[in-house]
Amino acid sequence: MTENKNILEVHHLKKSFTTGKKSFTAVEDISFSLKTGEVLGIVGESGSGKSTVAKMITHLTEPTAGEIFLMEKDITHARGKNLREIYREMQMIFQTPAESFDPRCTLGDGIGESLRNMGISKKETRNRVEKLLLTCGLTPEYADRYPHQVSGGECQRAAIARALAVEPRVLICDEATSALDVTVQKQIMELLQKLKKENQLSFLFICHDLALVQLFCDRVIVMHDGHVEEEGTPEEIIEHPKTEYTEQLIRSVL
Ligand SMILES: Nc1ncnc2c1ncn2[C@@H]1O[C@H](COP(=O)(O)OP(=O)(O)OP(=O)(O)O)[C@@H](O)[C@H]1O
Repeated sequence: MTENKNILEVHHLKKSFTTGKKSFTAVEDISFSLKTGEVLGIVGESGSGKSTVAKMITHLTEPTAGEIFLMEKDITHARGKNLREIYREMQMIFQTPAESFDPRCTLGDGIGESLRNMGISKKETRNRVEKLLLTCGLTPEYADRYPHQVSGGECQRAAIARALAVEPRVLICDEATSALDVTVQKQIMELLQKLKKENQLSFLFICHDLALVQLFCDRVIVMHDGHVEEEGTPEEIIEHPKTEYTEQLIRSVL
């Protein structure tokens, strides 16, 4: 695949939620593309619809309208076997890493789950789990620990190892470092940067921290009330915001 090809595209995504008799549109009309090897940031104030976009792309919530293309294939309504194939190409890292693991299973079981499901032997799965742990800065003995026996930062490293197990092309990070303290946040960002370089991964990076966005992202989308307010490089967005909303957003966090 060439560098500049779009690996992920969303066209006119919309999501309305109905609670009781009321309907609320969280995402009005979002279109963007993610290129191979690119880090695309999504910023915006709380409630602007960032997580809802991530959940639609990863099929955790169904879009009300619009289309999602992964490697030029329309995956909007993928189900069953097709969905499992999509999860081999695209993985998600959440804000609270413990959510990625079953509290009754070891981290090793969680990291190796998709490998076992792919028919890989127990022994080979264990080997790969240990390698993934090392890649993510944890020793192999972490495979035998339960989620409650590790720190938040260690659990997030294990969650990254779990996401990497299937060798995905796209990682969707939804506030993946927000719950961690600054030092651990820095370590996780360094890990993500290393993985990006070594594995040609593409990232959708949802984050409210503009300093991290500036450091890590090639391009940024600013979301406001369910639509794209503006799009540009981190420098363009931070140094020369085009709209008053973006200007205020930057002023409020810098
Ligand atoms: N399942 C749901 N049912 C009803 N409303 C929802 C649901 N999920 C999200 N919303 C609403 O949709 C809007 C967008 O939520 P979303 O989580 O996408 O925002 P966000 O930009 O990710 O916010 P934050 O930065 O605080 O995580 C919010 O007003 C939220 O209350």
